[in-house]
Amino acid sequence: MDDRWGTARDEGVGGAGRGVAALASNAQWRALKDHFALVKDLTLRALFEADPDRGTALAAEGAGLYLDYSKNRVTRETVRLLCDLARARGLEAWRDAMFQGERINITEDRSVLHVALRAPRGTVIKVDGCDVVPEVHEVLAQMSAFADKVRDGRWTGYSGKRIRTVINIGIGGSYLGPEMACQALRPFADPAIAVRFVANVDSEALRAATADLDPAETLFIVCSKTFTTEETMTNARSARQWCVAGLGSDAAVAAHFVAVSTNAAEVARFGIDAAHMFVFWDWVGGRYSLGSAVGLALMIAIGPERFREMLAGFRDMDEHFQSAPLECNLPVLMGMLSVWYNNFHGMETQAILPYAHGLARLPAYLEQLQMESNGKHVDLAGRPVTYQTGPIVWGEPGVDAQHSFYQLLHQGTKAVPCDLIGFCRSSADLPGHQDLLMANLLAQAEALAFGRPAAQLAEEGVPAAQIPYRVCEGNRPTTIVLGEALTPRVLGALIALYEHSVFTQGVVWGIDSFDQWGVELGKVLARRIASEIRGGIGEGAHDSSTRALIGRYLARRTGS
Ligand SMILES: O=P(O)(O)OC[C@H]1O[C@H](O)[C@H](O)[C@@H](O)[C@@H]1O
Repeated sequence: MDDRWGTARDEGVGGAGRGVAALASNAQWRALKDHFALVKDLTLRALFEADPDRGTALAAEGAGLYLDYSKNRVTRETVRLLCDLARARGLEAWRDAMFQGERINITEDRSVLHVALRAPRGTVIKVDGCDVVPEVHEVLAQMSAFADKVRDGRWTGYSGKRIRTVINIGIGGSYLGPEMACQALRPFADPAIAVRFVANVDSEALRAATADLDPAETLFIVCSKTFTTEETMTNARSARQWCVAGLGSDAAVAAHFVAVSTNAAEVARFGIDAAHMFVFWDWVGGRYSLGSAVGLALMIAIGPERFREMLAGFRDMDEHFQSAPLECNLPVLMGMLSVWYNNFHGMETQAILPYAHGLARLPAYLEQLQMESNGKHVDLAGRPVTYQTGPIVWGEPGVDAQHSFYQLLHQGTKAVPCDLIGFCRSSADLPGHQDLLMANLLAQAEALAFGRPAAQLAEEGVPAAQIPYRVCEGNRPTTIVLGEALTPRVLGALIALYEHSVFTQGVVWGIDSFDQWGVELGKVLARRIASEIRGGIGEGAHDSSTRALIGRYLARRTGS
């Protein structure tokens, strides 16, 4: 570990072509700066006029997804230069190192192998000389057997009743992926089993999830990589009390609780039998863990076969990422467009706008994936970065969002690059709905790009006095991701698209996209304050604001 830090500081982080030389001194970076000065004022309207084919030329296809990036403020030359930068930063070498199981998570000294979760049997991926792929398939088989039992009623609760509701207790990466995917793939789910999620430690979350349930028919999955996350363990203990109180015996726990974790010792301490534990490994980051046992709730909902289809979709994109030339490589293009807006245009945020009800939670999922991965302030060598890293990611599903915040997208003073995600077919097409949904996606992209200039408004007979208020300047960049339908396979490909886009950006910025030290401080302080709330604040502890707030809370918390 110490060696790695030393190496990182002195000469860049291991391996040919994988240095972390300062970005500012990179020739390709400087070439992009010069290029930016030439193209920054070109509007999308002008770009389309100058290059009438760009609508199909600036597009790429892979793993069942079509990416139209023509409505971005780039020329063909920009794309070439961005790919040159990716190459110069060693993207291909870093990518290969990840797929080969090298310890590219430098600060935690770990391999980064979510890609092994979807590797076909027979692939060899070694960590410390040991092939991890057979173990991945063992756990998948264990999950499949268990999911089948729950689905067909062979797994019964303590009193012999079949399970009607599965509650996943977990937070962050142990929740956002399965929750998002369960909603996305609801049309494929068994309607006889409901899957719910409890993440927040606010008791209302657990109360609401269990209020209408019979413990005899409820199965809890306690899902936590570390099995020490305070919120999850607090919810798990309360769920256990609810179960034991409802079923009248501690012995009920065995039939109603299973665990997903990397920490067998803590799982045993909680009282869950090793036979009811589904493992994953420290080389799977929480936010990259949907394809691991963390996806158990999803597998119970949609069945093992569809879960494997989703993994196949992930794999489709992994293969595309590994083999397609950078200039037509979807995650690379997407990642480099982010770099372009973030670092050259100075656009600080990025919106995710899925035009699919099933993807309502995709923005939340991608907020963690992107911001926890790339919200970093030092590079791999520990030097403070002198450039922006991860953008602020946010969003909501379209069409809903059109009626809330799109006003700012169209006429606000901030330009926000938007990803619009849509599908050619819907799983539940009431007459006309899908056409209207897609018409909106296409119309928004057009409106954002080309706006409504004053001359057009005048031609349309809008009174002169009103024209300034009505003008939409356009020139707002959008990237469109189009899939055939929201199937398990397409969902897998879509998630992997973003995973590898995040990776691409992290490589360019020379940061560790796989640690999350920043989350620690808040956790430590929360633990301390929780113990002070129980036992009193020590003399001189905290700043005056925190002290006053704790005092006010203590005085009022009982409601008397
Ligand atoms: O799965 P767990 O160990 O309970 O961790 C749950 C979450 O905890 C932290 O907040 C981390 O920042 C997340 O990356 C992680 O996904």
